[in-house]
Amino acid sequence: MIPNVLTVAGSDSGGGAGVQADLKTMLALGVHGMSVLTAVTAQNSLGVQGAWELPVEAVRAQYRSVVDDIGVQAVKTGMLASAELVETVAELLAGTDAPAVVDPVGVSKHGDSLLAASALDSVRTKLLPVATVATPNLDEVAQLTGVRVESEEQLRRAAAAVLGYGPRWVLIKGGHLSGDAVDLLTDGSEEHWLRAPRHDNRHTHGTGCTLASAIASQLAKGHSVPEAVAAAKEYVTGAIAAGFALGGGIGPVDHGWRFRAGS
Ligand SMILES: Nc1ncnc2c1ncn2[C@@H]1O[C@H](COP(=O)(O)OP(=O)(O)OP(=O)(O)O)[C@@H](O)[C@H]1O
Ligand SMILES: Cc1ncc(CO)c(N)n1
Repeated sequence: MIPNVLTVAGSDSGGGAGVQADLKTMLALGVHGMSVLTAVTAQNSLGVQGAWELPVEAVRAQYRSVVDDIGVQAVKTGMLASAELVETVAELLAGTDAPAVVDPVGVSKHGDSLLAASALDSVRTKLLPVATVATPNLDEVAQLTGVRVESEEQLRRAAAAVLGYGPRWVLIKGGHLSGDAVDLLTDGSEEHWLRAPRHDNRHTHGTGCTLASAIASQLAKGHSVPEAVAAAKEYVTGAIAAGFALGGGIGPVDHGWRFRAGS
């Protein structure tokens, strides 16, 4: 049986991030990808030119259509845009018996906001508590907890602050530091450091969405959280190494790098 994985996220018209990145990652990792669209963005390699949220009823209806008939073995969330949508999705996740990977998307790589400032409190108090794994980057950690990370040693303090909101596990992504790309996965008792060489490639659009979807795909296949995150890190590292130019700005990671490498 092919496991079913659901992404609840926004559309990136450029195809490098958002729902498009999620579905490509799911195909590459051998699961059946499904989507609940929360917002539509007009977006390309240069930035986000426009964003439109979907009505709460449209999000709720898509979710029910997928979960009630088809069923899901894991869910991943990305851009949720508003407090109302964050709270709706948190409530839907709480009623679903499947692991949830929450990527608390705040701003795009170009600095365009994908989440209203008024939604931060709902992310802290409603969404993080229902996450099996939360995957904030360092800007999102600062926004959500006030903790600023400038070195690897400070990742522990960031992880503790995020765990304080109730996710079972947190993966703090240190991708924005210099040196190796180091992430810290912890549930408060176990610690797993994930280290990969930094690829000097500016075409990194979609890294966060890709990593979170890869984790959800591996969880759906029955792996433990540490195993799922380790496999997902390997997949995203390869995708970053193979990131390619597209348009006039930051190109996407290559979701198909393993097919192209023939492995
Ligand atoms: N240049 C790089 N080389 C190798 N790994 C990287 C590089 N940049 C980021 N990573 C890794 O990619 C993963 C995603 O981290 P990142 O911090 O880029 O997420 P993000 O900021 O949420 O992404 P996005 O901009 O798509 O929202 C992490 O495992 C991080 O360590
Ligand atoms: C729709 C969408 N979701 C997430 C990201 C992550 O940066 C993005 N750029 N666009």
